[in-house]
Amino acid sequence: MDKKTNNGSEGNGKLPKGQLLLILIAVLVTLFSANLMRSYMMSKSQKEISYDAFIRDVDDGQIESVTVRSTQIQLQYKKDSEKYNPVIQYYTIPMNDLQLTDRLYEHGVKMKRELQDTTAMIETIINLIFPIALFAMLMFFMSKRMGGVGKSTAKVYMEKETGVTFADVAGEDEAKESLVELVDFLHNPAKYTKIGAKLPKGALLVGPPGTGKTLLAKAVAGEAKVPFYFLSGSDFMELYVGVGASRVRSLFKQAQQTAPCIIFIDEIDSIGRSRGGYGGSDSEQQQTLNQMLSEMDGMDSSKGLLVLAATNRPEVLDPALLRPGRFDRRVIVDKPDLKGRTEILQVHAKNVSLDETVDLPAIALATSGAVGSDLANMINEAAILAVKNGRNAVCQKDLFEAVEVVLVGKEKKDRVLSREERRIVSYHEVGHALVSALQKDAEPVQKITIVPRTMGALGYVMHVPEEEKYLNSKKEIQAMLVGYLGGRAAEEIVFDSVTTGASNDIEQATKLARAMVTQYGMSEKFGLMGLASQENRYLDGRVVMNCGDATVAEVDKEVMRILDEAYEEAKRLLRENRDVMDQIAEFLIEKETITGKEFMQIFRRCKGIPEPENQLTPAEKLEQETEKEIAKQNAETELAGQNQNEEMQEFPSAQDVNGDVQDVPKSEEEETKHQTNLEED
Ligand SMILES: Nc1ncnc2c1ncn2[C@@H]1O[C@H](COP(=O)(O)OP(=O)(O)OP(=O)(O)O)[C@@H](O)[C@H]1O
Ligand SMILES: [Zn+2]
Repeated sequence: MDKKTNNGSEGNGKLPKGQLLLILIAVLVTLFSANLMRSYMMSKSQKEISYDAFIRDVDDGQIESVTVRSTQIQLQYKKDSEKYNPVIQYYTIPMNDLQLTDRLYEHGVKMKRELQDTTAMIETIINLIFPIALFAMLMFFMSKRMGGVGKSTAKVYMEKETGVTFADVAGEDEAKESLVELVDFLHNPAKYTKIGAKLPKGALLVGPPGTGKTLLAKAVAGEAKVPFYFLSGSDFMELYVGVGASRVRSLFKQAQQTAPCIIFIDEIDSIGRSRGGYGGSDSEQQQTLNQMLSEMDGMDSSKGLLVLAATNRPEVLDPALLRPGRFDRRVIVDKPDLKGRTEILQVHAKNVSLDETVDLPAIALATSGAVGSDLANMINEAAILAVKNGRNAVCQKDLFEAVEVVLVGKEKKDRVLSREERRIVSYHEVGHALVSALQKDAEPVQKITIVPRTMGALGYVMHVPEEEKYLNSKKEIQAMLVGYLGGRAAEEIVFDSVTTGASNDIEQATKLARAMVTQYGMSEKFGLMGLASQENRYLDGRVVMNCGDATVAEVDKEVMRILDEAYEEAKRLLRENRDVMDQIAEFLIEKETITGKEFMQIFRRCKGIPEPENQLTPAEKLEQETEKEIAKQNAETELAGQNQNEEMQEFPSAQDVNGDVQDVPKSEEEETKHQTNLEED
C-alpha cells in the first residue's frame, strides 16, 4: 500500500549532524580570535608610569581615583588632566609607602582596594579554561557522533531469540520450504561440510512490501534457535562517508563471534544498487557495498553464519551481489493467494475473540491483492471497532468495515461534498456499477458508496467475485475495461463534461489495455508476439518494451483503439439504460450508500425482470444457515427471539474494493498478469 520503500532519510526535522559540527567549530574560532584581539588591545592600552611620577601627579591634583591591587595600582586621571586618555589605563607598581593613603586622602583622590586581581582572573579563565572546555566538548561530541568509528562496537540491532517460528508465517509455503533447508544448515553445519558440501552464505528474499520477508527471516532464526542480527539498508543513508562500511564490518565481526547466527539486511537495494548504474551511486554507497561483498567472501559459512537480505527491487541490485558464494539463492515471497490470505487471517485472529458470524474465507475473498501486513491490520482494526461498538467479540461486520478502513481509509465525516459534487460522484460510481451489471462477464456489484474516505476516494464500488480467478479470458478483460471506463462515460453522458475524478480509472484501463497488447497476446494486430516484459512484478514497475520505436508507436495506436472501443461500449450501455442509471443515482445521492441488493432491486424493477426466488449469494446462504442454527439452538435451550445476527444483514458475501483509489494494491489486473505469467512459464 503506501509502504513505499523509503530510501532517503531527509526531512526528519533535525539539523544534519555535519552542519552542527561546523557551527560549533565556527563559534569556537570566533571566540578564540575575539579573545586574542581583546588581550592584544588591553596590553596596548595599559601603560606603566613610575612611582615618583605617580606621586607627583597626585600632588598636582591630576588624579581622580586609584584602585589598589596586590601587584599594581591603577590610576584614573581627571578629565582636565593632560594625561587623561579614555583608552589608556595607567598603572604603577606599588611601593612600601606608608604615607600613600594620607597623601591620597589629602588630595581628595578616591581610593578603592581590590584584594584579588579579578580581571586578571577572568582573563585567565577566558583565555585558557574556556577554550579547553570547548575543545573537550567538541571532542566528546565528535566521538559520539561518529558512532564508534575505530571502535569495533557500532550499534547493531540484535535479538538473542526471535521467538518466531514458521507457524507464525502463514501462506508462503514455497518460501518456507526453501528456507527449511537453511535452518538445517544452521543447526548442523558439520553434517554438510563433512561430505564436502559448500554451505550457502546468503539468500535473497524477494517480494512486495508487507508480505512477511522480515517475519520469515526471523522465523529462520527462531527455528534454528540462533541470534538474529538486523540491519536496514536505509539506515546507511544518513551516515558519513566511511561509517557505512565500518558498520558493516563491525556487524559481521560481532556476528562471527556469536555464530551460528543470522544476519538480516532489509532493503538491501539501498546499499546494493548497481555500481555505476542508473540513479547515480555515490561513493559512500559503493564503499558500503564493497565492504559487504568482501565480508561475505571472507565469511566462514561452516560456522553456521547465514546472511538473509530482503528487497522488492531485485532488478536494481548489483550483479556482484548475486554471484555464487553471495546471495545466490532467491526466495520469492509473493502476494498471498486466497488460501494464503485465509491462513494469514487465521494466524492473526488466533488471539482475538470472534463471534460465530465470522467467516474468514469470505474476508479473504474480498481482499484480493492485500498482503500480510494489510490483513494483520484488518484483524486489529476489526477488534478495535468491536470494542468501540461495545461488543466483546469481533463479528463479520466489523471485519468488513476493517477491510474498507485498511484498503480505502476511514470515512471522512467532515468532508462535505457540494450537491453538485455528490451528483457527479454518484453518477460516476453508478456508471461503473451499472456497466458491470449489464455485462454478463463482469462481477456482480456489492456496494456503492459516496462517503469520502481518508485515503482519497470520493466514492467507490465494491464487487463480489464468486470465487478467486487466476485466469481471465479476453472477454472478461474487455468487460473489465468497459467497467473501468463506465465512470467517465456516465459523467460525459449526464453532465456533458468530464472531471478529474477518473484519472485512476484511466490509468488502470490503459495499463490493462497495454498488457493485452504487449503481454497477453490478446490483440489481433500483434497476435502472440511478446512485446514487453514487466521489469518489476513486485512493485508497480515499469514495463520494458522489447521492440523498436516504430513498433512502440503502433502499439500505442492499438492500445488507443482498444480503449476507444471500450469507452464507446460503456457509453452505449449507459445510454440505453439511462433511466436505470438515473434512478440508482438518485437513490445513491440521497442515501450515500447502496447495497448490492438494493441496486439489483432497482435494476430489476426498471428492466422488468422478476425478482429471483431462490438465488442467494453465498453469504446470504451463510446468513440463513446461521439464522437457522441459532433458531435451533434457541429452541434447544428454550430461549426465544434473540437474533444476534442482526448486524450482519447489510453485508453479504465477499467483496472486492474496486474504485477510484490511488493506493489500493490492485487486484484483478495484477493477479491476472501474474497468473498469466505463471501460465507461460
Ligand atoms: N505471511 C504472513 N503471515 C503472517 N503474518 C504476516 C505475513 N506477512 C506479513 N505479516 C504481518 O505483517 C507484518 C509486516 O510484515 P513484514 O515486516 O515481515 O513484511 P516485509 O515483507 O518485511 O515488508 P517490508 O518489505 O515493508 O519490510 C508482520 O509483522 C506480520 O504481522
Ligand atoms: Zn471511477
